[in-house]
Amino acid sequence: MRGAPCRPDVLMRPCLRPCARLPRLPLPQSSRLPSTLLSTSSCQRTLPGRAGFSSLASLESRPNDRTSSSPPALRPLSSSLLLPTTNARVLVPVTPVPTRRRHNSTTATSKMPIERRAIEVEKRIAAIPLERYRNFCIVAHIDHGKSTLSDRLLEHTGTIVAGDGNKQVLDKLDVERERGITVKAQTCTMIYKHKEDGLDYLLHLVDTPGHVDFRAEVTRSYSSCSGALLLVDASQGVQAQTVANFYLAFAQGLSLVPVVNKIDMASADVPRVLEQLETVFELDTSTAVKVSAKTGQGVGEILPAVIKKMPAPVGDAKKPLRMLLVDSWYDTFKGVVLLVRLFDGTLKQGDKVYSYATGNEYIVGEVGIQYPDAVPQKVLRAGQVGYVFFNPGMKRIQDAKLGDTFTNVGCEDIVEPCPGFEEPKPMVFVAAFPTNQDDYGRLADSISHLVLNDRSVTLQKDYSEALGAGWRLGFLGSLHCSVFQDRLRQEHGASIIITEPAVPTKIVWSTGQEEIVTNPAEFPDPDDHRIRSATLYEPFVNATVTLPEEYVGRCIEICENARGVQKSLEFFTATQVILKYELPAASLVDDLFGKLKGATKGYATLDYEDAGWRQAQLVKLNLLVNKKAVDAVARIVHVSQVERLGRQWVTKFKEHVDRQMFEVIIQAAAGRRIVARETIKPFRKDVLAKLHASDITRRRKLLEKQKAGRKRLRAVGNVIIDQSAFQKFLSK
Ligand SMILES: Nc1nc2c(ncn2[C@@H]2O[C@H](COP(=O)(O)OP(=O)(O)OP(=O)(O)O)[C@@H](O)[C@H]2O)c(=O)[nH]1
Repeated sequence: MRGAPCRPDVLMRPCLRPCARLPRLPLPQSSRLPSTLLSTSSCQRTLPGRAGFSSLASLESRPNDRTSSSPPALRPLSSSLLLPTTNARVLVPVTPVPTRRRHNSTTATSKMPIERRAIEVEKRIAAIPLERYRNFCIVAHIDHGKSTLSDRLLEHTGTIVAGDGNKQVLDKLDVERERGITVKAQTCTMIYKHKEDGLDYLLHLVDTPGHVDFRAEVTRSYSSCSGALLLVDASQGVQAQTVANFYLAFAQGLSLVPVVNKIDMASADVPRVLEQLETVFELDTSTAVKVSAKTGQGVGEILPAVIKKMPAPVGDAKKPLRMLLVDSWYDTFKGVVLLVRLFDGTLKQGDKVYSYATGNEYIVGEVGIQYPDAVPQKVLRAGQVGYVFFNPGMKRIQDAKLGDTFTNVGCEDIVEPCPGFEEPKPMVFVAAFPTNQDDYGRLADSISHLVLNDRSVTLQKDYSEALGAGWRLGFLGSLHCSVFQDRLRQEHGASIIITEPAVPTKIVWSTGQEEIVTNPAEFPDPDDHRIRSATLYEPFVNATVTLPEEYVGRCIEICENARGVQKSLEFFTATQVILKYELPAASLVDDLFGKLKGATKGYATLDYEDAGWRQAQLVKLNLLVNKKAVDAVARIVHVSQVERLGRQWVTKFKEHVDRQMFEVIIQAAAGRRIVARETIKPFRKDVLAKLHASDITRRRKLLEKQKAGRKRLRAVGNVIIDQSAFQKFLSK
């Protein structure tokens, strides 16, 4: 593994930790990557997320109890792609509304006063030398049990009280609990007394999200880790995201401990999974840990393996501060709270620190650890992961730049800043509008707060004639977009209309100049003579589908229909196939994954990485109401989709538009060509006829009612359309 390719494009921190790890893992000398998964070109190319981004599609929601061996029920997913994000900006200054982070009442010493708890923990931590620190994360395919295992590890170390109440303790957001998925990586400090030597070890555990849309959270987590537990479900075996996560961790030089989970299940097949780990990753599985995160069986063997196989972090507490900003969130009273990893030096209240990204100086107000809730400490030392907030607090979210390095004031010229993180690149773009335009200001504040906690979202102002003032938001995938919407609703009580997700288009003008269009409204009209000589490109992905052999035929058909080009078909076990396709990214937002799941009884898993731009015959599809385009609905689509989508649009829109006093014509137009049409017949009866001329009070009441109602209405092509019609039309 020594010399395995580093991934500076994913997480640029080569100087912090040697890339040579996993010494016990026998890997082929030639490729240094498992031959079963080498792509046609080079191993560097095979690494997932080649351009700092890789993606998967997976479960959008799942039932709370997911113990059954049958494949989970599914919803489609997602996509991703590379785009410049320089023009993204946050629109409004922050007003103090906290992001809602759940506080657990199950912590082991929660009945103890916080000060006593802090002192006790502090005393134990102070006695632990850096050689006895271990920072690690759990990575796995979605639903393989990362959060459940985290619960057991927290219990095992006495960080929380063992009991039935511990259900995904580190999934702190409401949306995570509701959907049963991890969205944010969460760090927790644990103190573990090793049975072998009777000594205390300081462990920092990061529970990472499994879904591809939150891959940026995973890659960021690696910056504070030197190892990872590669968790595999004993009944499902290696899945697409296991593969992707393995390569990400491998590329970061993390020491891997294979863990086979769910061994309590009747359908568990441990030998098969071990064989897969050996053949697919060429991992030495003789030391793999077999556990049931549900029952706790075997969990006691994990931490000794972590201590044995993973190296302690490298750092020097005596050197000046060198601190990396890993995550941040907003607290009403404290301002912006930063999650940091100290590489060198120490940090305590009253210290003056300097930010390399902004040049700002701050005075430390409080430092502490997540244990799993915030526990204040007097000092944080090199190797630790903890939180810090300043006094006076950091108020502007723009000042907390993830990947930023902080040092002591006066040391900025002698300390080498950490290389930081690559900006996540949005792939899916939507327009968002308040359901009620009066809420614009409040919603802008709420969005700013969420963006602080989720830096993968990009934000620009937008305006639609049909829906009013709003924003154009960029996400890493459809699930990411849908989770953001849920968080807005749950944490800020906001209600918004979101347009259909769409991928960007690249236009290369005849002059050679390139332009990337994320807003279809900005795509040139067919009358624009320049577009006729321009070349259009759409984003493509390299997709990897794993599936049981019996469904191969049907899946190939689906991929071909999605304009996919097959790259390879390999058996990675006797019955499991890895199918590789080059696919338009648009097919992913068009529910390709849902179709694959449907065709395989839910067994297919999909992983993909950006494959760059491909020339394509694209056209702008408009929805016209009485000859006037509804700007919020326009999309850039491949010519082969025009008829199907156009028909779908007009039929669906007709269902939601009320009848008017005159005829309403709904059309779908590709450029100048009308591809579908529906007509709504006018009303025939005169509603005014029922009003009694002398009844002034009734007339006034009616007028007031009409006035209030009009607020919700928008005029397009002389047709009055209720806002809820757009909402219904845009919802799937
Ligand atoms: N039978 C059994 N079920 C388990 C075990 N570990 C986890 N589960 C169940 O598997 C489901 C998924 O567990 P999670 O811990 O949420 O999985 P995850 O990997 O954190 O999921 P994401 O973070 O969304 O990727 C839950 O219903 C758990 O109860 C186990 O050892 N045995």
